[in-house]
Amino acid sequence: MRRAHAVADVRDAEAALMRRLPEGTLMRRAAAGLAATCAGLLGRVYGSRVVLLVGSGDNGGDALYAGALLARRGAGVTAALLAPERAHPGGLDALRAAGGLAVTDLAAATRLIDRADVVLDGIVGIGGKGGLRDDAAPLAAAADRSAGLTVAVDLPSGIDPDTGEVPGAAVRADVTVTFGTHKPGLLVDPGARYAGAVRLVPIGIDPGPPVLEALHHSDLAGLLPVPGELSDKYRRGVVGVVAGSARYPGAAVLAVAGALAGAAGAVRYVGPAADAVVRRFPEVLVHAGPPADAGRVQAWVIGPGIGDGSGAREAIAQVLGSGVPVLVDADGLALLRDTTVEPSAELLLTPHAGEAAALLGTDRAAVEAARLAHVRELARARRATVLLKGSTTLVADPVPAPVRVNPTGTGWLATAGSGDVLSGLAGSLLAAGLTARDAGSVAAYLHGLAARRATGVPGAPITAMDVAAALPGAWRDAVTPG
Ligand SMILES: NC(=O)C1=CN([C@@H]2O[C@H](COP(=O)(O)OP(=O)(O)OC[C@H]3O[C@@H](n4cnc5c(N)ncnc54)[C@H](O)[C@@H]3O)[C@@H](O)[C@H]2O)[C@@H](O)CC1
Ligand SMILES: [K+]
Repeated sequence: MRRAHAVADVRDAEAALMRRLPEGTLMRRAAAGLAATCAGLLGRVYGSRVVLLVGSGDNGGDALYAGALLARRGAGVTAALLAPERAHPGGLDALRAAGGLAVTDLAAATRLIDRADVVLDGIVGIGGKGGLRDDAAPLAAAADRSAGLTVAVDLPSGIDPDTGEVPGAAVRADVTVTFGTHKPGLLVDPGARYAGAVRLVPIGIDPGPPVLEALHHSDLAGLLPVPGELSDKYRRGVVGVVAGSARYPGAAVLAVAGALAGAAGAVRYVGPAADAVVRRFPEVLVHAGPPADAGRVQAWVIGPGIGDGSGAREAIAQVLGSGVPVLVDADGLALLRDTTVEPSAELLLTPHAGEAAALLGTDRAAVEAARLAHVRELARARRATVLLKGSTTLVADPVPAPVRVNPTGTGWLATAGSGDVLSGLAGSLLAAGLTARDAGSVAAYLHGLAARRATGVPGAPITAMDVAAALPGAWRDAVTPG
């Protein structure tokens, strides 16, 4: 599991450790890790051209000390000082002693950036608030244009460390070297898109419980159910799928395809698209509805393609009151706004940003810009686990717990019907007994992995059915040790 911690907890942990260590130890550890990463990226340090963008805080100090280490190995290192009178004095001395230069003329610095092999962004780190200031923005733009690599120190300057919000200009890094632990902004979009490949340099801090966590391959085996010797289809769980309509049978077929690839022992389809479902999947139990008459299930999935007719309204009221966990997606989310039925068991909502915005009474752009805040708010407001779809899918619980962020997404997943496959899959995991939080995050992980398998390298368009078809392979991948 990759974990990210709140800035306040990082600062407390750093302060606690610094009291026990000689002054400057942590910054030296950070700078050593940073310099080692740069050296690896440069290949040959001797004769390389390195530009440091240095702000007024310790983030700039890290860049200066790392620059000094590179200068000692023969790199030509120039520091562009954004706040010359406040640049880290020890770092500046170290750089100069190692033969590095410092400039304060930012136009000259921009020309150096154009020819640099590596640009180190030490403008701001966890002390940053708001977007990049006006004087720093042209340097960030120059680094973006430069053919050299941009390495962010701790995090790309301009992204909010705690939320991943990007309120203005920001540095676009190829690589981010972060210290002690991940910062939430590195894992959540839009910030995550600015971070490039993230490398963690341990500095010995213990910041306590995380606010964000990302499943890793090695976590999946422990979360995915394995049928025991005594399992039969009912013990493995039956998932009921209320999806599609006579007019839109496709959503039913896709949600069922996702559910069949999950862990449930059987899939029960309920709705008017039974013919299309059975033609494609003869193994599915079908019922015209309503859900209350369809037989026992251990979890319901409701929503994809069901529209907003009276049948759909009756169905959502019935499943919410059924006493088993319910996943609500797509059209079901719109119906949720009007229903007065209190859910009688765990509830998992799977909106995209637009659907989340409608439930919260805000607009899509606001949700996209502050995904972490909105997923938490929706989970609290609806007292439900919420899976907010997107390039960094988030899963938040209504109770205080680390938000899960999915690391396996790919842009190719933005294809019609892929959400229906995801809801079927997650519902199937709910029926198999996973909590809403685990079902949502494991489903997002496998779904992303399946899309990556289907799209291949370097990638090509895929359909939602391709994703569903790749799910068994993704599952096998995920539980294969090593
Ligand atoms: N505290 C520690 O023990 C360690 C800190 N380290 C480094 O120190 C950093 C934190 O240092 P600081 O607390 O000094 O804070 P930063 O260096 O992140 O930034 C604070 C300074 O930036 C200015 N600033 C804030 N927002 C800005 C913006 N949008 N544009 C331009 N300037 C802005 C502030 O006026 C302040 O002077 C970490 O990110 C990390 O790189 C590492 O050396 C590891 C150890
Ligand atoms: K930075």
